[in-house]
Amino acid sequence: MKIYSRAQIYEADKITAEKESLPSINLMERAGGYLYEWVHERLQGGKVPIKVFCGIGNNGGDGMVLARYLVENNYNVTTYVVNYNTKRVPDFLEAYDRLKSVTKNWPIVLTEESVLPEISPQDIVIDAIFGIGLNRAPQDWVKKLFSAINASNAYVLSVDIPSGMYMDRSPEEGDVIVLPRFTLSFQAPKLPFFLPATAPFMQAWDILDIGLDPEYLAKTPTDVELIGKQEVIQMYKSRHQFAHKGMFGHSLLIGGSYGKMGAIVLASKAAMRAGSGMVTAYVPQIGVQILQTALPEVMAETDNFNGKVLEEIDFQTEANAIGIGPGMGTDPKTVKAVEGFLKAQKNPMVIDADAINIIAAHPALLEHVPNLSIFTPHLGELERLIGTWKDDFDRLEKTSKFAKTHDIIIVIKGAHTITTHDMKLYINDSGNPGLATAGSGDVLTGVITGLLAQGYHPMEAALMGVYFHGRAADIAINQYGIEGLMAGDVIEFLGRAYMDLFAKPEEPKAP
Ligand SMILES: NC(=O)C1=CN([C@@H]2O[C@H](COP(=O)(O)OP(=O)(O)OC[C@H]3O[C@@H](n4cnc5c(N)ncnc54)[C@H](O)[C@@H]3O)[C@@H](O)[C@H]2O)[C@@H](O)CC1
Ligand SMILES: Nc1ncnc2c1ncn2[C@@H]1O[C@H](COP(=O)(O)OP(=O)(O)O)[C@@H](O)[C@H]1O
Ligand SMILES: [K+]
Repeated sequence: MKIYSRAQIYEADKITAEKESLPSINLMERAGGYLYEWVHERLQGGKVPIKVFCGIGNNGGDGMVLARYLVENNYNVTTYVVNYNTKRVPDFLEAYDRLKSVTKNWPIVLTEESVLPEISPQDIVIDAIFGIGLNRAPQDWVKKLFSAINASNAYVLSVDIPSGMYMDRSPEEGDVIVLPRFTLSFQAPKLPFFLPATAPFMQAWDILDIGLDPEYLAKTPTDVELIGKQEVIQMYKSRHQFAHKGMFGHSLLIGGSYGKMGAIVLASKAAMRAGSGMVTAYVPQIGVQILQTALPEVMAETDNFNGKVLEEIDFQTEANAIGIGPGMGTDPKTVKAVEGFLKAQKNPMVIDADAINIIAAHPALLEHVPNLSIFTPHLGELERLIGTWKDDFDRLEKTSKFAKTHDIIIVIKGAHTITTHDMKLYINDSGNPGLATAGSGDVLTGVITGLLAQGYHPMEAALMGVYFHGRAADIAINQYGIEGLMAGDVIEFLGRAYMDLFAKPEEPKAP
C-alpha cells in the first residue's frame, strides 16, 4: 500500500476537485459525511455528550461538517472553534456557516483568553484541531487544550491524524500530541503512524476512503510503501510438482562462537524452514557437534583452527546465498577472517549482527561488500554503522542515503521494521512484541538467506523475509502468547506464515 507525502495528498485533493468539476468544499462535505457515518454506526443515536473541537484549517472544516450532521440528526453536540490563527481557510468558513445555518447553538469560539471547557470521562471528543498541515509548534493555550483532552479520560476520536503530530518530525521536548482512542485517517495511512516516537499515539486506527481520484493515486509513485500480504503474494513463486532440492538453492550461514552457537543453529534452521533446498553452516570446530546434533538436516563446514571463534572463512560449499554474522563475535582473528572473506565476494549476501559491527568498526570494508547485499541491523548496530540521528525521520533519511551511497539494502529492525534501498522506504506490517526476545534477529537472517538462495531478488528476499518472520510470530502467539514466544517457536510457524498467504478470510459466524 502506498504511503503518500503531504504534498501528494494536497495534490490528490486538488486533482480530485478539478476532475469532478466541483468546488473543494464538496470533498470536505464528503469527508465529513463519512466521518458522520462511522460515528453514527457506532452510536445509533445515543445521547452521549459529543464535544467537537475544530481548528480553522481544513481539518477543522472536516470537523464542522461532522458536527453539522450530528446536529441535524439530533445528537447531543457542542462544537468549539479552536481559534489558533486569524487566517481561517475558505472551506472551513463555508462549513462553519453551514453549521450556523442549521442550529441556534453556534460553535463556541476558544481563544487564548478563554476558559477551557470541562471535559468529562463520559464525553466523546472529536479532535479536528490540526491535521496534516501542522508545521510549527501550537501556542501554549492550544497545547493546554491537548493536555486537557488527554487528561479527561473521554473517548477521543482523531480526524485524519492526532492533533499535534507532525508529518515530518518526531515530537520534541514541550510538544503535546492528542492521544486518541481511535484515529480515522483519510485515504491512506501516514508515515508517522509507524515510527517509534509517534506510533504509540496510534493505539487503533482505520482508513476512510474519501474517494480521492483513483487514477492519481494509482499512477503516483511514492517514496514510502507499506508491505503486507497483498504485496508479498505478488512476489511469491509457487513450486511445481517436479521440483527438486537443487532448484531451491544452497544457503551458507557463517557464524557462531563458543557460547553462542545457538545463534547460528537458529539461523540455519530458519533458512531450511524458509524453503532453502540445502543449508550448510560454517562454524568454528567447537561448534560442529552442537550444530550436527541440533540439526540433522544441516551440513557443517569448519575452519582449520581449534579455537573458540572463527579464525578463517574458507569453504568448499557452492552457495547460492550467504548469511554472515549470527553469534560470530568480534575477536580480532574473526575480524581478519571476515576481511579476507569479504574481499572474495561477488554476490549479494545477508550481513547481520557481529558482521555489521565488524564493518562498522572498519568502514573501508564497505567497499568490498557486494552491491545489493542486505544489512539487518537493530538500532544499536545501525548507529554503529551510520552514526547518530536527531529523530526517527532523520534516522530514515540518513539510513537511506547510506544505503544509496553503498548500493546496499538496509533492514532497520524494530516494531515496524523498515527496509530501505534506492531512497525508498518499505514498512513491514506484520510482527508483534513477542519478537522482542533473544535470537529472533538470527531467525530473520536465516529466513532472508533462505529466500535469497531460492533465487528471489535481494529486495524481494528482504521484504518477504521480514514479512514472513513477523507473520510467523503473529500466528505463533496464538499458541505461546507474547511473553511465552521464543525465537525457535517463530521458526516452527514459518510454514504456517507461507500457508497464510493464500488462506481465505474466515467466514463470518452464523448468527
Ligand atoms: N485528501 C485528504 O486527506 C483530505 C484532507 N482534508 C483535511 O485537510 C487537512 C489538512 O488541512 P490544512 O492543510 O488546512 O491543515 P490543518 O487543518 O492541519 O492546519 C491548519 C492550518 O494551520 C496552519 N498551522 C500549522 N501549524 C500551526 C500552528 N502551530 N499554529 C497556528 N497555525 C498553524 C497551517 O498553515 C494550516 O494552514 C487534513 O488533515 C484533512 O483533515 C479534507 O479537507 C478533505 C480531503
Ligand atoms: N516490539 C516488536 N514488534 C515487532 N517486532 C519486533 C519487536 N521487537 C523486536 N522485533 C523484531 O525482532 C527481531 C529482533 O532482532 P535482534 O534485535 O537482532 O534480536 P537478536 O539479536 O536477539 O536476535 C527483529 O526482526 C525485530 O524487528
Ligand atoms: K486531528
